Amino acid sequence: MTETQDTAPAPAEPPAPALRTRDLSFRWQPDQPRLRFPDLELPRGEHLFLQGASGSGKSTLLGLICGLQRPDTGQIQVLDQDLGQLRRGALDRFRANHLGIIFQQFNLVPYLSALANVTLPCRLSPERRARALPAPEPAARALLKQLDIPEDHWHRKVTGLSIGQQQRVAAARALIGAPPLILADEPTSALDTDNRDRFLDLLLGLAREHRIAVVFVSHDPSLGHHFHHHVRLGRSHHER
Ligand SMILES: Nc1ncnc2c1ncn2[C@@H]1O[C@H](COP(=O)(O)OP(=O)(O)OP(=O)(O)O)[C@@H](O)[C@H]1O
Repeated sequence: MTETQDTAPAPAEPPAPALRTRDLSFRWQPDQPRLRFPDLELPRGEHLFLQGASGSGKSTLLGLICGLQRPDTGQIQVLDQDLGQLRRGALDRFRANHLGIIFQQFNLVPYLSALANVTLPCRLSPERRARALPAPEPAARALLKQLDIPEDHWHRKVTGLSIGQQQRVAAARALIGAPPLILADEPTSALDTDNRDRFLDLLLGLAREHRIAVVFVSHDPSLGHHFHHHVRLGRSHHER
């Protein structure tokens, strides 16, 4: 006689958050204060505002999250992946597949057109290419249009665009292929208040549409109302 077993499936594990950090610290030079960072936990699809004075370590924290630097202590998990488990090449591939990055200088390729800059992540990442529907070029065109880049600018060298337009091209490049997490480092610092708010509405609206989590760094507290979560880095996080 066979015993009946309870065949009810185990409750599904909740999906890992977009980002989780624990006990992070980092020191650039032995004679510099150690930067200690508060723990972060950002659910998928939600938006975090990371604020702090100049020098408080905002850019350093983004550099750790995207794996450009390794932390001295602590853990960084992006989706299911502990970044500390990845060697350099695997880390580069993970970043290309899963992270959209908008840095202060936009890091656009100066000799490429706006359109070619936006499709670039799809050339570097098969996963981003597969998710850029129906194909990278039409997906890039749709994003440039949604981000208000006039169509006659799409084939111009990106350096021929205004700073605000270059910033929106950088946002389109971060959004293409819907990476689960976008990291944005003060991308609005060159803009006036109206244009900052407008840029954030566009960026976060598209991120919401594609269920992309965003970590956005700024020292301007007036932008905070756009976000679900707020974290402030302070001097108290610095230690010798
Ligand atoms: N490449 C580097 N080499 C050495 N020290 C660095 C480097 N980058 C940053 N630091 C130092 O680390 C500390 C934090 O700098 P970080 O740029 O992360 O701050 P931030 O909050 O982003 O500042 P800001 O708002 O001015 O961009 C500062 O004391 C800075 O001098």
